[in-house]
Amino acid sequence: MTEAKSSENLFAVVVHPAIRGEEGLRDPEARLEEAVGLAAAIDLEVVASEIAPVVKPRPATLMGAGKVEEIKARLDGFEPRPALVIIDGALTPVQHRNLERELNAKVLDRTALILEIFGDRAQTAEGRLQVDLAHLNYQRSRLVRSWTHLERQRGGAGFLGGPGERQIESDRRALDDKIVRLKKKLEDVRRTRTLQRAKRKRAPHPIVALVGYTNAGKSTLFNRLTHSRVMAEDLLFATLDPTMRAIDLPSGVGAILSDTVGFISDLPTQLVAAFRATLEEVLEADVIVHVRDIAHPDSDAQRADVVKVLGELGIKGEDSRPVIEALNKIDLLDEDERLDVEAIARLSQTGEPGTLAAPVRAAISAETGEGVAHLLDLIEEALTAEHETVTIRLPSPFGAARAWLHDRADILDETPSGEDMIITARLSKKTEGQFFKLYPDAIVAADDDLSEKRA
Ligand SMILES: Nc1nc2c(ncn2[C@@H]2O[C@H](COP(=O)(O)OP(=O)(O)OP(=O)(O)O)[C@@H](O)[C@H]2O)c(=O)[nH]1
Ligand SMILES: [Mg+2]
Repeated sequence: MTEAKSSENLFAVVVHPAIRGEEGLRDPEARLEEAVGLAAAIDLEVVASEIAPVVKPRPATLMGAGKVEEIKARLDGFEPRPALVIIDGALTPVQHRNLERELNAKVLDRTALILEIFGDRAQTAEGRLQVDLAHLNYQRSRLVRSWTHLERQRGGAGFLGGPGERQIESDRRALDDKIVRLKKKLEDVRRTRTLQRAKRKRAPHPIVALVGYTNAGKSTLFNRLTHSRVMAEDLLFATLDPTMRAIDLPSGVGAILSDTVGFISDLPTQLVAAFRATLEEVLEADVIVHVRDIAHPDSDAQRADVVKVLGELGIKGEDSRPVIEALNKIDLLDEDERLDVEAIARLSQTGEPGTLAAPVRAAISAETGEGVAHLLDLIEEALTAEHETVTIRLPSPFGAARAWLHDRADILDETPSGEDMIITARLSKKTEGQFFKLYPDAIVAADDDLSEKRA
């Protein structure tokens, strides 16, 4: 087989190393299935998949020699011989290199696989730059040639066999140069986006962010709520670039809904860093809706992963932002499970705003629409709790304070009162707090201040 041909061979074998003591909450079968899904997300043809129990990780090859032999024999049994082995775990550079040599196949570990998917999906300039940067950093940390979209762009020379030392040195220098250039470009793009964000923030509409594990149903819910058709598929990481649309809440108040990239367990650190900026949009949200696939066997572990990433982004348990969990896909549950989930949801609806640790929950099916109207009510409730209408008396000169409020709040009324200005505004409690700290001369106007004026 020629080298050019080998890069077209998209047959793959997927191995999930189940390391004793590291299984955590997860079901290895579900993990294997997820890994096969990840492989399918970049159009690999998975011909076989298996769980490899690992009692004690070996520094050289992670799995035991017997297991490696077995996988090799398995590869030999296929015609054509699969060119790729996916190891659904983290490999050290040494393990990576040794496995490629011993299996005589290209090996992708979980990080590399997710990087590949992101490379395929990224649409926006920023998304592409983030992925390229993550990829380069990963490559640099390995110093083995990896089968990357960058390499494919270069013409897809054969990926088997390691490069020579001198090649590595010059590759490393080339990588460093590229990394510097990319970082600079990314900064430029980010500056533009920060400006756009600042503009959007001035819009009085509150922002509702959908977050959740990949494939939980965020885009399906987004489409239902916004009557649009963003890509929603049974595909991991179908959405990569954030999308925003306007929605109307039950009372007619407008809001902006944003669909974001899905989370996954063991999200490569390079990618968490790369997508931080994108996910930071979530931090700007007034309400966070965490969409969960409640019919998934690993639903609880997935929740823990999402909560962890949100925590890393700075949304901690005590963060005041309301969190609502949409327990999605209830149509897939049997009668008993469904009653359980509905009871859990009812118990959480205490009238108090939810938090990351103790969210308000709603049982829904984004597919059939069941429960979605109620979810909207809860979103509206959370927004109302978060925002209030205040009437403020601004003593003269009020120019700066007034401009500040116009930038950040929804101004409902302005009435001059002698030298002063009385403003009625709708704003979040946080903004309100900031305002009174900045402008201590402003006072909350007595109710009759306004009526007197108007009379
Ligand atoms: N049965 C059922 N399937 C659903 C429901 N909601 C979503 N799905 C399916 O779940 C799959 C994933 O849905 P998406 O909306 O693409 O999920 P996502 O969270 O946006 O996924 P990523 O963009 O990959 O992070 C699709 O096949 C949907 O049709 C639901 O309520 N019930
Ligand atoms: Mg999506």
